[in-house]
Amino acid sequence: MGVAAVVPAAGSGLRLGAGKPKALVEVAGVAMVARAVDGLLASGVVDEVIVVAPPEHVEEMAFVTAGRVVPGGHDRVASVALGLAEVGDADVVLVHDAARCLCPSSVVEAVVSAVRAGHGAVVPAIPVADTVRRVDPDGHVVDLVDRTGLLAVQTPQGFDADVLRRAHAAAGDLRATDDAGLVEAIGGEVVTVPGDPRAFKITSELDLAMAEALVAAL
Ligand SMILES: Nc1ccn([C@@H]2O[C@H](COP(=O)(O)OP(=O)(O)OP(=O)(O)O)[C@@H](O)[C@H]2O)c(=O)n1
Ligand SMILES: C[C@](O)(CO)[C@H](O)COP(=O)(O)O
Repeated sequence: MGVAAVVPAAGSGLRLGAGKPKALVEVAGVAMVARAVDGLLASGVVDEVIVVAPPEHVEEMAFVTAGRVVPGGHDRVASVALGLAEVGDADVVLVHDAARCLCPSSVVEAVVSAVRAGHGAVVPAIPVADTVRRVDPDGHVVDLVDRTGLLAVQTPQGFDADVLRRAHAAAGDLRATDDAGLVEAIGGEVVTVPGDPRAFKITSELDLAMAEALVAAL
């Protein structure tokens, strides 16, 4: 019983282009993966953290984080599955991107509370701020997407452990962009709780600069 968190950190960070795995890139002197793990533990509602690292960087990640570190796979779904296989008897499992390393505790707590309230799959989400248009491959506008009811989904995503295991077992070749997508694919219900802008995903150099500024401002 308890809450386990799987932290996928095995990506290469091509878009950031730092010359090393993104999760090892420092934000104000602390590696993203360490910030992500510390944030989960600081919430007080997470008992165990399993970090999924690029296979050739397992030792380095184990050196910088408080979590147990295991080797990852060729994409995010594979990495989460490898982390999930290491989860013991926790009845709630969170999956949290190392790249969302400034996520506040309030979001972690809200996700765990919603799973504990009986929801099998819970995602934090925030309103979409921009107007959204669908375009064709040439960039010509096809239509205006009605923004009503559109939310941008973040992590940590929280799951009843059995639901997440069933979703991953059924995934096969399905490459959903998040774990809730795998739950939807098996017909599971996914609910949202309010996310937080600070849980943004560090993808580009500008995101990294914004993360540094945010840490300095806090
Ligand atoms: N094989 C992979 C690919 C991604 N991830 C993780 O999934 C999260 C979200 O992925 P993303 O932000 O896209 O990271 P990268 O794949 O590293 O970035 P890029 O696409 O720019 O290479 C990250 O914490 C990343 O480390 C993972 O664990 N295993
Ligand atoms: C899981 C995720 O962060 C939720 O928004 C997102 O889907 C990851 O996408 P990426 O393309 O693998 O970065």
